[in-house]
This record gives sequence, structure tokens and C-alpha cells, in this order.
Amino acid sequence: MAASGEFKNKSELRVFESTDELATDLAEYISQLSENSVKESGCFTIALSGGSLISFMGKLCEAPYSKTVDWTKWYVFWADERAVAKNHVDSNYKLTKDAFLSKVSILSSHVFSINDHVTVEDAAGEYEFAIRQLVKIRTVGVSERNDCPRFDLILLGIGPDGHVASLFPHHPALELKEEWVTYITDSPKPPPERITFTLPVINSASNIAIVATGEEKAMAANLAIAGTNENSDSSSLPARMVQPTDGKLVWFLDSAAASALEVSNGGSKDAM
Ligand SMILES: O=C(O)[C@H](O)[C@@H](O)[C@H](O)[C@H](O)COP(=O)(O)O
Repeated sequence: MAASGEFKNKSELRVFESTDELATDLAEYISQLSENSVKESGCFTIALSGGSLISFMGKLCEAPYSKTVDWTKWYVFWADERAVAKNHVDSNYKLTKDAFLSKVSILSSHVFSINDHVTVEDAAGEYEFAIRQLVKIRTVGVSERNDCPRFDLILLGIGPDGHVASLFPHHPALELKEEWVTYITDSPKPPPERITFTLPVINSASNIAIVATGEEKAMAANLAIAGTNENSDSSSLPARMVQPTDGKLVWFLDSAAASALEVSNGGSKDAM
């Protein structure tokens, strides 16, 4: 690791010289959380996003993790999904299935993909209902501060515009307080119809990781991490609104994505 450090609200920043190093550490991080959650509650609930993130999870499919992770205890969800058929090249489910799910032994009954046969509105409603049932029986934990699900880990990417999941700058979906899942029909990043966790659900997770690689993410990552201007409109940068209420946030950046970070302390980037 090139640098690491803790910053505001006990969040952690990890910067890597290469995406390969990042992927190695991300696999170890996820496997540790899985082990701890299985010990504590008998299962591991993880929500994934789309984009490059999934390729960085590839090392989990290799030794030692392929054998040491207790895959049968995993419950897989999506923090966001594009409203396309599951075999469409834009589908986050397809991306995850091809690159990850098909290579490890997660039970198919533990994979909570989003219905692609109904309208985006109905699919969002069904997905929230499914999560509510799992919260009721405590397969998914519940936040003590609100009635939100408390996923063991939510993995997010970030767009150059600072979006996370399918929560885009200035979008009214950022304001939702009661809903767990919502849908949008006007995503600036194609495809336009998407289903997404709301901020209360993201922020109720026990652990949140945001993975950013490449120079085009550098400005957004800096603004979200340094977040110096408290008075600025936070909805202009959804990633800055990721603030776990009672959990831990870890940023995984490669050196290109970390290149605009204004904070640095002898290379440790921990003066935030
Ligand atoms: O389905 C999606 O589009 C996403 O979940 C989205 O939030 C993604 O994670 C970011 O846009 C980063 O994507 P990249 O890592 O590919 O840039």
C-alpha cells in the first residue's frame, strides 16, 4: 500500500500504487469482514454496485479465498441495478455473474437480483419488499438508530461526477428518507432507468467501501474525502453524502484517483 490513514468520522483512506495491489487488499478486506460477520451472526450480507468494482473483486475467486471464504453464508444484493434484461451487457447482475458469482459457490437462493420482467417501479417495490422480509427474520440486520437494514458491507464505485450507486448529483432521490429502495428514469449515465438503494440504507451499513481508480475520478474523490467546504450544496456530490451513521467507511484509491487529494502528511495522507 502506498499510503493509508484515518480521517474524519473514523473513515479510512487506503491508497495503492497499482490496481493490482488495490484488488489484493480489497479481497483481504472483504474476506475478513465475511469471516467476522459469519462468526457474529452466521451470515454475511453484501451489496454490490456495477462498473469496474466487480473486476477488482476477482482475487476472491482465487486461492486462498476460493477455499477459505464460507461462501454458503453469503447473501448477495445490489446497491444499484440498471433496468435491463439480466442477460443484457449493461446488467449489473450479468457483470457480477460472469466475473464473480459463476466462479464461487454462493447459493442461488442467497442471490437477490432485481426482477427484469416488470416495470422499474414495480421492480424497486419488489426488491424493497424482499429486503424487508429478510430484515424481519434478521438474515439482514437492522440499524438501532432507524429501522433501516444494516448490511454487513456495501461496496460502491464512484463516477467522475461524484455519483454513487445510482444516486446522481442534485437528483431528488438523494432526499428520500423513508424509502429503502427507489427507481429513477433519468440517469445521466446510460441506461436511464435504474434501481438504487437510498442514502439512509447506504449510511446504515456496518461497512461501506468506495473504490475509485483512474485519473478521471481524482477530482470527485478529493472533494468527497477532503470535503472542506461544509456550506456547499452536498447534493452536488453524492459521494460526500456517504457518511455511515454507526459504521465504518473505507476508501480504496489507486494513485491516479488519489492524485488530486489536497491532504497529505509525509506521504501518509492522514491529516484529514
Ligand atoms: O451501475 C452503475 O453504473 C454503478 O453502480 C455506478 O455507481 C458505478 O459504480 C460508478 O459509475 C463507477 O463505475 P466505474 O468504476 O466503472 O467508473
